[in-house]
This record gives sequence, structure tokens and C-alpha cells, in this order.
Amino acid sequence: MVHTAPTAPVLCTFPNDQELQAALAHFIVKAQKESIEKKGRFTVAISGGSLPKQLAGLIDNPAVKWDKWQVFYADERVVPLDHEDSNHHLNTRELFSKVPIPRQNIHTIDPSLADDLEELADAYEKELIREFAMKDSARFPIFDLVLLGIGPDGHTCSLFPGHALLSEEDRWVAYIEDSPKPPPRRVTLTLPVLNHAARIAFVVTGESKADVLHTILDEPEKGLPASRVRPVYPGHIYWFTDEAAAAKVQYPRTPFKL
Ligand SMILES: O=C(O)[C@H](O)[C@@H](O)[C@H](O)[C@H](O)COP(=O)(O)O
Repeated sequence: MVHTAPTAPVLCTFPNDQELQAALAHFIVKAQKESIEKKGRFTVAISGGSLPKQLAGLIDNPAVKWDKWQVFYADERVVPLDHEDSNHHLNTRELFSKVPIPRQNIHTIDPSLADDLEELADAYEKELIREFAMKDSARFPIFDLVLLGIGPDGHTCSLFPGHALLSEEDRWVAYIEDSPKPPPRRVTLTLPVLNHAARIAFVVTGESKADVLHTILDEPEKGLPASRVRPVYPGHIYWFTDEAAAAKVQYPRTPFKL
């Protein structure tokens, strides 16, 4: 029998940021090891918001093999790469400038194409095709790890509630010109790409996320974008949260095991 049903989310809750960050770093290093053993590289998609700060446990961590990482942005705001709103700028400030990752292993959008978002999204998709399709001949890229946050409205990446992009079935990278969260012009990985990943880790902290995390995990039938992230078998999905964010969640917690 072929198993295709998504695996159930694993919810791990931590008393403080320090413990969350240590566990997240362990989790990432383990994923990195498995990926490098299998394929000689580690493909990661990373988003913006508060996430990059939570990756502090990777800094000065000798277990991280930065030269094997290939990093893409799960979503990116269409602004210059050194702009305050750029997810690349944010990740560079919080993480990449502090670790020895080769610049060519970080795949950014091409802001010179900003006048034509279709062209910019196509170019980013081609960059993904160069990294994945030619090596794995896959219908969708299979990221070893996707690191995501959520907004208080249940969005993730630049996939917003009720937006037409949630129905995208073919494209790997899509664009949006009417993001309800500024800035309005963005590109984002699509749901099928997220749902083909080997591992997804959501990182969610703070009281302001308590209501939405309850809806996402306890009422997935409401269909918020983050609830629709359910990687197909054999992919796995993990939620790393603090107590404040998980305060209203009924969904069972799993103790974090190294
Ligand atoms: O570019 C973006 O807007 C982000 O990638 C976005 O999807 C973010 O991850 C969430 O909005 C959570 O943001 P916070 O962690 O700051 O709440």
C-alpha cells in the first residue's frame, strides 16, 4: 500500500527562548547530518519576521557545515537586498553575517527585475530548478528543511488567508502585489512546494500568537494558510513554540527528544 497521507504535526513547547533556540539548533543539525549523508548537501528555505533571531543556536556552533547549505527564501519582499524590509537583509544581519556561509550558497531574488514581478518570480523559480530539478528530477523541489513563522492572521510565507495564491497547484514560486502585511509586493514559495518538503519547522513565540496557534492546530478545518502546510508522506512537520504561544492549544505536546 502506498502511504500518502500527511503525517501529524509534532508540537514541542519550551519554557523560554533560550531552551527553544537550543532545541531548534539540535533539530537543524540532525536534519543537516541526515541530508549531507544522503545527498552531500543541505537545502533550506527560510522566512523572515522573528525567525532569524531564533536561529542563534547555529552561531558559533561547530556542528554546522555551512559550506553544505543551499539557502533559499521561503518568501521575500520585493525591495533592494540591503533594504530594511528585505528578508535577505534581516537574515544577513541576524545570522549569515555571523557565520562562515559562502555567499553563493544564499539564493536571493534579483531585485533588478522588480518592475515585472512575473519575471522576477520566474527567475527565482529557475534558480530553484537549477538547484533541485537537475539533481533530483522532481516535480516539486524537496527541501530538506523549511523554517517558517506565522502571522496573527494565520499567514505563513506570503500566503495570506483567503488569497487566490492558496489554490496554486503548479508553480514553485508565485508573486503577490496586494499583501495585506506591508510591503505589498512579494514573492513566495507555493503550498505544493512547502508540502513536498522533507521537514517543516514552524517557530512561534509570544502571547500575540496564542489565539491563532489554537485555531491552526485545533481547528485545521478552518483552513488558515498555516494549517494547510501538511507535508505529504514521508515529510514531517514540527512546531517549536514557547508557553505563551501555546497557552490556548489543546493539541497534544510531545516532549522534545534529541
Ligand atoms: O516576510 C514575511 O513577512 C515573513 O516571512 C512572514 O511570513 C513571517 O514569517 C510571519 O509574518 C511571522 O512574522 P513574526 O515572526 O515577525 O511574527
